[in-house]
Amino acid sequence: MIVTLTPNPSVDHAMVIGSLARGEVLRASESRLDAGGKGVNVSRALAANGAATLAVVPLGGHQGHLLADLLGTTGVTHRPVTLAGSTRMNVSVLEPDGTTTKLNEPGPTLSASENTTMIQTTLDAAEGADWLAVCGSLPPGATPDIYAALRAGAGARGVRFVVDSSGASFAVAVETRPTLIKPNHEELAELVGHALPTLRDVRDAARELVSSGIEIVAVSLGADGAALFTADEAAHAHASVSAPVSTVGAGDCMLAGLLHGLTSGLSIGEALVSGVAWGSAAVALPGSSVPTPADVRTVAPVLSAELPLSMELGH
Ligand SMILES: Nc1ncnc2c1ncn2[C@@H]1O[C@H](COP(=O)(O)OP(=O)(O)OP(=O)(O)O)[C@@H](O)[C@H]1O
Ligand SMILES: O=P(O)(O)OC[C@@]1(O)O[C@H](CO)[C@@H](O)[C@@H]1O
Repeated sequence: MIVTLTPNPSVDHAMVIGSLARGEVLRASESRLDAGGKGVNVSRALAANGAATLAVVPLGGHQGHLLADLLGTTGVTHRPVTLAGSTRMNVSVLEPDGTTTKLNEPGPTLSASENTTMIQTTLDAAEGADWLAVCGSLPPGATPDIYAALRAGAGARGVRFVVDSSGASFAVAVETRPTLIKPNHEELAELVGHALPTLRDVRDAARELVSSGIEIVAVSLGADGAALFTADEAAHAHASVSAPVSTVGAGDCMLAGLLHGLTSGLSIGEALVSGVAWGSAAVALPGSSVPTPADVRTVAPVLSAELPLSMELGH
């Protein structure tokens, strides 16, 4: 069982336009609403592939009701935390060449008691789970010390702890020494404070974090695939997608595929391949759609025989 907490979930509104132009009225050719937020997406991907998952989701206002309705169509079992404030709506603008521009609202301001309820609801839900994954940004009012409380609670329950976030709160979360973190290329560079132009630089940065006490550092690398590092192992995998449609949620699907692989007894390399398969399959889908097993079968991820350390990243 993989339990997710999305401290700041969203209704994701995706629109397809011809090309983004500032100051213009742009008419969308397609539009869709999805249940969103990084942890929600992880649970959606797991549920779509038949894996046991439970999503803890703070919800408030009319958009919170809308998010609950959208969640109801995904097959994800979710446990709500009722908020006074309103759940946010995030907008994705998709262009035909696959370029995705996101406009993310800050989200509701949580009170101290709502923070406490969110933490306790999450730890209750995590009883007996294999993993607790806390994914995405923190809403106003949610202080980064929730990570220490969740890390301690997960540890006391024998539950492995995953964090996928960004910015200052991610740096605080990393200090709690999660079992696994999943930064993307830019987020890893931000964590270590310098650019990481090649896979060798990514490896060295990841090893720094592993040696500080994080068991698994998985780094998603966009079109360059993903890499995974532990104290004893390192792996890289990649899959080509001929026509990328939307990258929204690709990292969440990659994390979901990785965790599913790890809970299914796969090796580190096989679990990484599973993550890349789910992440790359997601990129071929609209909005923040998550891949089904049939979608996953359309991609052919390759595990690199050895780390392509000289690979230049982010082109
Ligand atoms: N253009 C692409 N072609 C093939 N695979 C891709 C592409 N972009 C992303 N992927 C796949 O999706 C995974 C996650 O992508 P990325 O590194 O962009 O994550 P992310 O920035 O966390 O995404 P998000 O935050 O939007 O969920 C990659 O590891 C890769 O497997
Ligand atoms: O504001 P955050 O929490 O960093 O990111 C939120 C978000 O952009 O992440 C998901 C894609 O990964 C979307 O479903 C959602 O809109």
